[in-house]
Amino acid sequence: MEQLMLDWTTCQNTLSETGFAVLPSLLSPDECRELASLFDAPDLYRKHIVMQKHGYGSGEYKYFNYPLPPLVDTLRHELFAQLAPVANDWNEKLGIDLRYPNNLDTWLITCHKAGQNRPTPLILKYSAGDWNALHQDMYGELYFPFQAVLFLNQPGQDYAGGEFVMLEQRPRMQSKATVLQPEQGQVVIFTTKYRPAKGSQGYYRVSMRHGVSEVRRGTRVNLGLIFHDGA
Ligand SMILES: O=C(O)CCC(=O)C(=O)O
Ligand SMILES: [Fe+2]
Repeated sequence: MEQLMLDWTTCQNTLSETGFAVLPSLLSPDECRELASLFDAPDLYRKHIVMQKHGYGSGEYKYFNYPLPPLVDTLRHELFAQLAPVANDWNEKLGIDLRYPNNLDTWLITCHKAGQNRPTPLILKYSAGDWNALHQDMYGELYFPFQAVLFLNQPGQDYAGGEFVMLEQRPRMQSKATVLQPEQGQVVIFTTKYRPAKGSQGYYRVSMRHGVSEVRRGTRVNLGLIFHDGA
């Protein structure tokens, strides 16, 4: 894994301005292939979801069990430590009292005490024709305002279509869509629920949802890192 990260100040500023940031590649192609191959590993998962059964779109995903694979656990801890200060800044701007510790383990103890004790990191697999409906990943009252998605395949080569889509719902205005097609190994950090946007009378809440456009060819496997555990 490449040294995390490069220029966190830029990343933190980008997050504050837009609600998302694309990090330069953090994982080598070998690490990506290894992570993607975990999709078929037995015993690593607590739950397997077939999306079409729930109206979530089409495709499959699996929630990891604890203990997480070491690379997944390391990434979750390191990203959390960098994101917690921005999360606290956002809560202050939005008038939310909750503050996050810098240490993921301390935050997870808070989640677990509130009954949110199921691990939420997941691996998703989409084949041609699959897609993921726009959604938010909330699993209880407690949540962390950012999450991350790691792109384990190379667009153009391994798959076509399957763009990562974000939709910002601006209060009393029409929505704004952003479409990303990151390279293998890249990580997108994005807003879980809502972000503060500056208005004439202070900050207001802009709600964000994310999803995946239809995969037209090939297979797309991604790793999702959610920093709150679920009920
Ligand atoms: O497959 C993707 O890029 C999106 C995955 C997702 O919804 C998530 O990680 O929360
Ligand atoms: Fe999601």
